[in-house]
Amino acid sequence: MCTAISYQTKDHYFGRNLDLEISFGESVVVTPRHYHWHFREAADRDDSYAIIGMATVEEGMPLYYDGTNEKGLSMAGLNFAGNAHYFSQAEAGKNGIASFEMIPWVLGQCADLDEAKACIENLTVLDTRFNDRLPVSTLHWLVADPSGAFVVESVADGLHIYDDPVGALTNNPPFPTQLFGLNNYRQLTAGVPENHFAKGLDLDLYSRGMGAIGLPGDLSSASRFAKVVFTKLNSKCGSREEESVSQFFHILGSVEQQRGCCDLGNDQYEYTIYSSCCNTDTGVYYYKTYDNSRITKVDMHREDLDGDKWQSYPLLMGEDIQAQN
Ligand SMILES: C[C@H](CCC(=O)NCCS(=O)(=O)O)[C@H]1CC[C@H]2[C@@H]3CC[C@@H]4C[C@H](O)CC[C@]4(C)[C@H]3C[C@H](O)[C@]12C
Repeated sequence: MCTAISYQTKDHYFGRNLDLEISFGESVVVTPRHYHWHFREAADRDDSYAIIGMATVEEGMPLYYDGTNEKGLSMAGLNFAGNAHYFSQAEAGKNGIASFEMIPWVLGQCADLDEAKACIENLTVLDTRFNDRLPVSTLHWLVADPSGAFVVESVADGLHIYDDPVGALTNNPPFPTQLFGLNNYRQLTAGVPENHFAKGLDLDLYSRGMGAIGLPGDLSSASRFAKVVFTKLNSKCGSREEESVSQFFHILGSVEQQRGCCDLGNDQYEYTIYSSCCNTDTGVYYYKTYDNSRITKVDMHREDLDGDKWQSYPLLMGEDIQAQN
């Protein structure tokens, strides 16, 4: 499972938890403007917006899990098992885009949410495999910029784009059902809950934090959705960069998966492999890994964005503990 969010303080931030039992060898990859993007069915491009994000490089091509372009548009792919449906052929007049091409196709040519919406309305997601080794991932996508967010779901009856007023996405069920689920929690408050239990029964406020009793804490995707939305929308944060990045990771931390709590059998456990937070205004990509709680950053503008070769930074994985005496 995964969780992605979009968050605004002085700047705009976008990132996600990648929760899985194994890693696909991901690294932080900066792809400059003149990298030759080869698309299977759609036209290749040598002139695109530069992209920074987390990707696996396969046969020389970055396959992005999440990314942000130099204009501040961001996109993340999250698992959508059992619901995602891709097609063998593009609809008449539309571009056929494989699921692994979605992020570069959109981020490479769109500067903001409106352009991204128009671009995505004009494509069909194809079920093309990247190669014989990699499965077709069943994904849905969160797309965001400072003005808002939307969700893209390709299902059996075609492509759907849903405005996302809460700026968050997890996995199943489909997005409209996730959003509807929030109705169940309308009584929750970050403040002091009132006693409505029954007339004449005096119930005690014996602890702080009782306003959110009933907010789910389990790791299912519907529960993580409610938890992260509550956390994000009640979150208070100063405007400094360090505070914003720290707060962003704390919001993602509300739905992180500790190894052992989601048992997949055969000694496999789903856990939060990495958490990312990209300042989409400055193009700085911050990340933490499960075993390295120190925040590491990669700045896209420290690379030659007019080049044609991607640059990859292997994740720093070891715990880095500061000795104080
Ligand atoms: C698994 C991840 C979603 C995390 C998640 O939700 N995990 C819970 C599983 S579960 O829901 O609990 O069962 C997703 C998110 C992005 C994906 C990559 C996208 C590029 C590329 C596409 C190719 O076609 C296949 C290989 C490829 C490297 C993909 C591998 C994998 O699919 C990635 C990492």
